[in-house]
Amino acid sequence: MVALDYPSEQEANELLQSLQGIPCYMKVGMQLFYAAGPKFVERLKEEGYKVFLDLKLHDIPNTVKGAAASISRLGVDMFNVHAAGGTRMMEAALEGAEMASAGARPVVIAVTQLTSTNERMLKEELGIGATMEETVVRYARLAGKAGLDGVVASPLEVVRIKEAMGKPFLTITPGIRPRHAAAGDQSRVMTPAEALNTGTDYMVIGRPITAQADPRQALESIIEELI
Ligand SMILES: O=C(O)c1cc(=O)[nH]c(=O)n1[C@@H]1O[C@H](COP(=O)(O)O)[C@@H](O)[C@H]1O
Repeated sequence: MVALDYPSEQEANELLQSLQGIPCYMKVGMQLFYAAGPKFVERLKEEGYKVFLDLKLHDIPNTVKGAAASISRLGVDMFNVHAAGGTRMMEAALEGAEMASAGARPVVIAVTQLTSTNERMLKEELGIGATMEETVVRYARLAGKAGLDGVVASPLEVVRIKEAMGKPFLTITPGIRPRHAAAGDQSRVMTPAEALNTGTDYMVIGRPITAQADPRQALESIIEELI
């Protein structure tokens, strides 16, 4: 999944152009969605892309239900909520998605702990006494209980999530960094090959592709590392 983290539709279009023909999901996050809006997402779908709309819903259940319905009407393939919103909120997201989808609803997943969060922040800032792995698995269980399809986590937690939830429960993993790439604001990272070994279902990759002089070549070399 390529993270289209751009300030405008025009820049996103350039990336789409350069990656033409390579089968991958396009992830539209807050930066691009707030600039280019629902129309851009609809256009991606019309052009045949698989779309993950990453807006990380986190609000009271009624509001999330409505937002999930609006998102589902755009025809996206996947969207996410924050597991920290609780089981009832996640159930509401699913209800909204089902209500608005004539046939198959989008895949609905929950963000566990952001991949920018480290153990120190978990303890000192968020006041959580459990380890990162325990916290992520706890959220995965809540998401599973609510009926969601999977979670967003770092690749470091995939094995534990699959042990706890079973193989079909999806893991979507950002925090992917090829060996010489800068970690930037990511804390919990693995290389693409390491992440593949964990059995993760989808990798989300942004700057190691989008911030490179030749994004197509960057993506192709990641794919080569995996096959
Ligand atoms: O939900 C997400 O996609 C997400 C969750 C998370 O915990 N960490 C995370 O990095 N992401 C997103 O994944 C992408 C990672 O981008 P890069 O760090 O540039 O590879 C960004 O678009 C983030 O918004």
